[in-house]
Amino acid sequence: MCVAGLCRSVVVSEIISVREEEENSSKDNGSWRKIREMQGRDCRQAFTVSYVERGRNHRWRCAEVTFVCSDAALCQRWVLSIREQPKQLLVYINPYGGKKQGKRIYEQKVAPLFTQAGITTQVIVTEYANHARDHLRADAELKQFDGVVCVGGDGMFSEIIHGLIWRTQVDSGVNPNSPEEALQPCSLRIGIIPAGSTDCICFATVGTNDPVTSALHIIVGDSQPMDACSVHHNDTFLRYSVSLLGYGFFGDVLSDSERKRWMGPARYDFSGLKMFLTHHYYEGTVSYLPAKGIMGTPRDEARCRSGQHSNMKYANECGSKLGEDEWRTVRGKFLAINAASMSCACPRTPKGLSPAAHLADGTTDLILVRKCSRFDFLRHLIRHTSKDDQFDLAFVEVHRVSRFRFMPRHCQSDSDLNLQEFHKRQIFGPLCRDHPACGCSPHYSSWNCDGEVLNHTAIDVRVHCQLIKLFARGIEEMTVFEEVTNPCAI
Ligand SMILES: Nc1ncnc2c1ncn2[C@@H]1O[C@H](COP(=O)(O)OP(=O)(O)OP(=O)(O)O)[C@@H](O)[C@H]1O
Repeated sequence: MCVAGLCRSVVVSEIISVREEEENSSKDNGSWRKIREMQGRDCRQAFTVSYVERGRNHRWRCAEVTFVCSDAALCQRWVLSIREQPKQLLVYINPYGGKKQGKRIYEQKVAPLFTQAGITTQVIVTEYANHARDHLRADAELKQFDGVVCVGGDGMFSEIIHGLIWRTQVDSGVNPNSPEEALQPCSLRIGIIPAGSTDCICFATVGTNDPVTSALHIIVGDSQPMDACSVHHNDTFLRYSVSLLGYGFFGDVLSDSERKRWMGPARYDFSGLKMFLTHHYYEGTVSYLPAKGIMGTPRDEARCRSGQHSNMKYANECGSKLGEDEWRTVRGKFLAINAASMSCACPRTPKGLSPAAHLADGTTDLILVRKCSRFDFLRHLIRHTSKDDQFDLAFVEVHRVSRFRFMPRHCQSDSDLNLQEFHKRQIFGPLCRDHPACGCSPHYSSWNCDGEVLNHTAIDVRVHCQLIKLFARGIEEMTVFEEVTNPCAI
């Protein structure tokens, strides 16, 4: 197609909206008239396309181009086919996330783009914690919508996936409390407009925390599948996790920082330093099922990138029967037990906890940090911010797994303790229950599950391959930008 004699091109899948140009259109800035004058013909048709233009650091913005077409019927066909993207979205806004800017960000930066793209919305501003989760679980008329939008941070996103995954299971007759059930994938895509103090999921799937870029990914209808882990204690469902499950160091940092919310974001640094100095280790047994048939390992150089490994499904994934004899067991004293289902990269740790973890390959990277000196643990932590391999240390092991279980040492014979009860009892005297005579204090950590504290320590974690989908496309390589900004035919 030609614009004023020049050949221009736009990638169809990156078109935001289209409008027909009329001779007397108020929106016409004169360019169309100029085109017509240049062509010297009246029988031509034109339409203006808004499309995605790439900026620095994975940011997207809107740009416009007007196409001229000598054949009126062809022009109409283009306009109609581009408009074949009707979308109805259900939007949840957390007005208290981050700097309490969620509503403003949505109204000023996102809603005008949705209107321009012809998207209709039902907007719910949440009134209390778990409002969005409960609405999705029970009340939302999901059939009306093409997707759900989350305006908030990682906590709000977690609410959305809990509502959507649960509802999908109940609607399809799957028992979410059974750890043995293969879960039904959610058909609705989720868009994240970052408006929290932690927006790691958005960063890991889009490459930037920018509301306009996220809105454009929603409008062009991108789709990025993503794994989710179910976390059970015996036959009781606890939570779903899509990023980090951490026992020991990261569990302790979270539970300590929760008690210091008044400190604001500085609480993470404070609690991190405190827990590093405290240097608690925890005894227990980790058992895991190594992932089979996958490409790549947690130690390779491959990164999860748009259209490459991010969508790898491994050969014998979730649906197939899991062989009990293939479980491996590791007993010991650990400073940290982490499971990263994605790289967990964020602006603070651009490499992430497991740099080569993939978003949608049906696996999680299980990282075991054994008891070591403070100096060695510091070396391991510092390597997360340098080029050195954080797993290349004698006290660290990493396994790509499809399922794992953890049992803390002091409750291997019973049905595990409830941490809330444990912490209450601790106030009156921290006695080791299994060895009352030894007088030692059985240290229990708690699990950090995507930023929420779990109340149970003995857990069974199962990865569900591509259980959810996001309006995203993973992080694009820089070479992809260059290719895409070069013209290619519409
Ligand atoms: N209307 C509301 N009132 C109070 N809490 C809410 C409301 N809506 C959502 N929440 C809760 O607020 C929590 C934090 O929200 P969100 O993730 O959007 O922001 P954040 O600032 O990144 O969070 P965090 O404080 O965890 O860093 C979520 O766990 C969510 O359940």
